[in-house]
Amino acid sequence: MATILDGKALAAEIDKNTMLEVQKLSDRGITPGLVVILVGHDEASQLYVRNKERRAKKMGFHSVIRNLPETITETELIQIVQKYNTDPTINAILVQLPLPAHINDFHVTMAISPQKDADGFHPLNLGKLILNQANQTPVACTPSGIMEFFKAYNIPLDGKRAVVIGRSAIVGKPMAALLVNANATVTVAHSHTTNLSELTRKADILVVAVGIAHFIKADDVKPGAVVIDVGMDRDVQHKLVGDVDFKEVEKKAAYITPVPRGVGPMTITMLMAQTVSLTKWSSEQDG
Ligand SMILES: Nc1nc(=O)c2c([nH]1)NC[C@@H]1CN(c3ccc(C(=O)N[C@@H](CCC(=O)O)C(=O)O)cc3)C=[N+]21
Ligand SMILES: [Mg+2]
Repeated sequence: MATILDGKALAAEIDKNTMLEVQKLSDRGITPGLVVILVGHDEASQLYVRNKERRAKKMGFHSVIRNLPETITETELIQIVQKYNTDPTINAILVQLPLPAHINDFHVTMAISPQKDADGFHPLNLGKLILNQANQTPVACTPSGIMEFFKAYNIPLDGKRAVVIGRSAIVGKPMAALLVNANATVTVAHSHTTNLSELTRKADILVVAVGIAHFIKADDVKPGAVVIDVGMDRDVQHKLVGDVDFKEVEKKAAYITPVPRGVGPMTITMLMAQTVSLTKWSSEQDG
């Protein structure tokens, strides 16, 4: 039976440290400011945004939610982002992705000031990560939350074979960079990969971000592997499940993240921690 990587518990532990940092800033008269920009009315997105808002308020942040109509143009959205770039009460900007089809996600991501990039998706920040120069640089929250699991549970990465399934700018690419920077041997698999199970069966560390419920079965996993499930899928009963068949794979893996209460809570925790870091870094710049 695998050890379950408890995202909820680890998130609570890291949140405590973040709150201490918020207190230190508060003693200097500084309040971290986070704006979350949401375009349209996607139900799942609104739920995440509400969760983020609740956590931000609990942390003592200045928290702004900007709900924008589905019909907003790319130019208008970029103008709003630029307004927050120069707003001194805002330290971190998150634009909920994906955006509607008529808006180019990349154009909007590039409009966010790299110094206020809550997600670490700006090409300057992602580039620094790939070059292993990501000190005082925001990093994508889901992959950095996954790295916190490895740290907290003393899971070694050096010299290990890691397979990341998914090549998005949000999860797969930054995850691969973090693992390679930690001296793992990394393979990035995706929808065009042939003989996928042959690869996954050799993985000491398996990170799955495909968006298909129960895509990974026990047969696809090496005995004793570390299995990280980034999936947020709905099963036939509309219940939240992951990309990994948890019940089966739990019996074979050494470590596994559940869904819910695994990677999800860690993503929000890292967003909160990153907002505080961005606030600290900018206060150091200002002197
Ligand atoms: N710019 C941007 N940054 C993001 O970080 C981002 C985004 N866009 N778009 C959508 C995805 C999705 N995402 C989640 C974060 C937390 C949970 C989460 O807290 N999940 C809980 C509970 C979920 C539930 O019960 O519904 C759990 O897994 O236990 C889920 C999903 C962030 N995303
Ligand atoms: Mg789009």
